[in-house]
Amino acid sequence: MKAQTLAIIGGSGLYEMGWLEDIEEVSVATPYGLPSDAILRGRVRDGEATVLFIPRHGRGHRFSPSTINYRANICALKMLGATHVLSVSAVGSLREEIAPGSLVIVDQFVDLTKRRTSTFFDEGIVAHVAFADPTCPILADAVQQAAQSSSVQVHKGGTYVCIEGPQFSSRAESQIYRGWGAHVIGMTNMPEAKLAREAELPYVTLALVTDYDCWSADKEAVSMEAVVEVLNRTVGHAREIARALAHTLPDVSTSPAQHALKRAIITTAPATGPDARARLEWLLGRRA
Ligand SMILES: CSC[C@H]1O[C@H](OP(=O)(O)O)[C@H](O)[C@@H]1O
Ligand SMILES: Nc1ncnc2[nH]cnc12
Repeated sequence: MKAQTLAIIGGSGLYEMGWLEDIEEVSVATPYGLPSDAILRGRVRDGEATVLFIPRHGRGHRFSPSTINYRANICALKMLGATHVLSVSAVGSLREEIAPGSLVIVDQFVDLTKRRTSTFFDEGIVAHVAFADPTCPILADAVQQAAQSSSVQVHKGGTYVCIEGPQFSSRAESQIYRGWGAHVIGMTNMPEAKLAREAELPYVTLALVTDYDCWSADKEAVSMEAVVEVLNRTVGHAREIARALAHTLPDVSTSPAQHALKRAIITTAPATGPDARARLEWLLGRRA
């Protein structure tokens, strides 16, 4: 098996891991501009894997969901050798049984974002990757295993609706998403998961449920105050699960992400623009 590198994308409330050792800070320039912050590269004690960490909003939470440079983040992680991606995200719950304080290992997405670049293949070269199963089931199983000793409830599987934000939803919107059968709501996993797929990176989301959004007349509507209060209580669980995962990274050679580009590129080699070829060198190498 090739060397394993776990990339952790930290969401709201998760701006450092606490357990990373032998840390170096790596600044990466990408063809898409700068990632949200310098990437921390280190190790987990007594583990073999390299661990990369990037806070998607930047340290100090400087980038809104709409202004995060998702392409630069995914590109930088791939350039640094990521083989597995764990996305950690705060979400609202759209289901009674998914209570604030619990965790969800997300396996589906509904993309309602409106103003984000969601592909590496927008100019000079066209690709259509399969996205029926947007997360890596092998990595999801490993996250579930890693969460087994956690004292919080973990729901395996769930659909994440990604809104543009930064405002939270109206009650009418929240009820519509519930009616669609979605489980949780957030603002950041799209296009992150799509880009990870295009970069052939196995990706899974560990969602920290912070609130019940605003679909219920019996419950307090989501507020930043409530989100922060719950995050302060639960982010430690995400840190511990990520640490356990770093010790037990699975073989993801059969992940749906692994050969996502194999038959996805439709542009012929002679028609591929030289600029696109150069821009995608980090991903396609000699393939383009
Ligand atoms: C702080 S509440 C709203 C904010 O939190 C979530 O971000 P992340 O997925 O990075 O944890 C949500 O999507 C919003 O961006
Ligand atoms: N209710 C909610 N809607 C959107 N993003 C969230 N992040 C945390 N709670 C959320």
